[in-house]
Amino acid sequence: MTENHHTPEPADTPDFTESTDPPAAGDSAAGADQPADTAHSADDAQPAETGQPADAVQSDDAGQSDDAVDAVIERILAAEGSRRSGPLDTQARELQQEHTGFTEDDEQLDLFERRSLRRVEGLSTELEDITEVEYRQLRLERVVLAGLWMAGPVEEAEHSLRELSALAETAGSTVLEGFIQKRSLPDPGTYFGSGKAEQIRHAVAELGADTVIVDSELAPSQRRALEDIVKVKVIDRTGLILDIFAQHAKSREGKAQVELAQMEYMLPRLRGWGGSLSRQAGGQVGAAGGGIGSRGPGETQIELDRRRIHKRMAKLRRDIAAMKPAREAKRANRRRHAVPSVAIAGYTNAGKSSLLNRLTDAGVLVENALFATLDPTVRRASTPDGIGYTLSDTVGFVRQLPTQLVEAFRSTLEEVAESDLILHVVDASHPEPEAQIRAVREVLTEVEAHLVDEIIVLNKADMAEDHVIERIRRREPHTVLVSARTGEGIDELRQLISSSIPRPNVAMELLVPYADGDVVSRLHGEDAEILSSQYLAEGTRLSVRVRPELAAEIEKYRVAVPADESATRGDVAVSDASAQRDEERR
Ligand SMILES: Nc1nc2c(ncn2[C@@H]2O[C@H](COP(=O)(O)OP(=O)(O)OP(=O)(O)O)[C@@H](O)[C@H]2O)c(=O)[nH]1
Ligand SMILES: [Mg+2]
Repeated sequence: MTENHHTPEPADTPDFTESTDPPAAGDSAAGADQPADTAHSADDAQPAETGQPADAVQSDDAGQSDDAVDAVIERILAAEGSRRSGPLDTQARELQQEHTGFTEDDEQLDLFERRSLRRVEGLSTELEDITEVEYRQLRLERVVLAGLWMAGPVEEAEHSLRELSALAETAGSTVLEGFIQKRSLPDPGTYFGSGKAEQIRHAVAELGADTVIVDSELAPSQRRALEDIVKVKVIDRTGLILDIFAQHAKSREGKAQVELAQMEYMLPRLRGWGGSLSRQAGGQVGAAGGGIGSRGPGETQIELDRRRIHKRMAKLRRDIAAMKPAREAKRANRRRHAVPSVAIAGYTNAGKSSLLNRLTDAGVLVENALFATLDPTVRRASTPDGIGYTLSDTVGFVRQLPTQLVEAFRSTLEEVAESDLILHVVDASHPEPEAQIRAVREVLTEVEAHLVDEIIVLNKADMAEDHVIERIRRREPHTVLVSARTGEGIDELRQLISSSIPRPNVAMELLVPYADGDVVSRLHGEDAEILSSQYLAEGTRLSVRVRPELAAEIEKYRVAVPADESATRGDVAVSDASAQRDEERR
């Protein structure tokens, strides 16, 4: 936020009670590092007790090497850990209890029963280099959720928190509790305001949580200030979603895209680390007098980290750009053959992959988990009357999809923008499908896919309530009700796709000699529509509609349309009009 430099600040005054001044709360995380009082400087001297990391740092000289950097991170993390569990913490907590004993509880809604969900440890957030430092922290295990309810009905805030809970579980954590706080605007310093932050701190201590996840994107300074109060790591919705993506990305491109997004997210947050580095150093000098403090990391380190991150990001961008041509070549190929493309888009967990499996035999992973699909899958499908098209499954969207992700996935999402038709899958059994539709459209607009024809596919008909379906149908003219699970409505959807994709539009009358039978079988293939066929002595007489490319190839079989026939049919005229429409769409 502010442009302060992070030189060591050993004598930083704790700025604790009710401070909402953003620069103070944010930039002097050191002050908040020792919230209760100066007693905490002794607490800060504890890290040495935790052993190796401090030694590790000492052993590597003013190091610019990766090892040195890693060691520093280790030290910070160790210090954070010890601060959390240090004996003085308890003391501070008791003080806090007195302090917050009288805070207004009425607005704070206890959302979830305390509950124990699956616990998955050892997430894939192990780091290889400093550039992922933020993510080393994301070993989410026992988490407390917290969100603000700023406007609208409380149910909306609750749904958002429930979704956050599902996201947290997807990331492998055990959700212990969720809080919503009513507040018209976020507190610039601590997001919740320090009184509420204290309450969260109590819950964290009581439940033995190791992470607080905030249902929004926090400013770097807010995150730090909050962390200093609640005494455990704090991550925001964006960080959580990025973590899930990092766990799920499989393809080389997907991985590169996620990594790029993570770095974009991290870059402005590096200052925090720089800050703690400096302050750590300061604390050490004052308290333990060790050699660590005298090394004075800080600006140099931040600059070094930043340079490395920039370099890495540039490389990722190049890599992603280099992967694009392969995909573009495939797409160009499809376009050349005029194969219509249909994209499945929608909110995460709406049933996109299930629908793809229903419409083709894709066998794509279906999971009751958020962001099960990250890598786009393209499959061939055909309409009931045999017109071929491609059907692609895409990454699911979510409320507040991190902009860093939209950016990083732009090249993938552009394919949706270039498709002929979007099947916008909606989970009609969800309590708030309209909010999901809105969230999806926001992302579609961001990638300029909002101009593509869209069918709202109301999925999970087997579980949906009639009045919800009716409500959506009143607003959305172009809907179809299906259940990817039971197959209900799928035939109707196939028909709808069939009439919505660009059809072969050149009408031709052909006479194909029997010797050229392969031409006839080709016409029976997926890119032509056969209106009639007749076996004559000279060969097969066909009345067809084909795509322009094929029309050029089979021109030589074309025969004149008898006058009486052409008067009654009007194919050519119609096809010209539709050809023109198709041209315009491209
Ligand atoms: N009851 C019911 N459940 C469904 C239906 N379609 C999908 N599901 C379930 O919904 C969950 C999510 O399905 P997916 O197909 O993985 O959803 P997705 O949209 O691809 O999700 P992501 O890839 O994670 O964004 C799974 O548990 C499916 O079994 C349906 O028609 N009815
Ligand atoms: Mg999926």
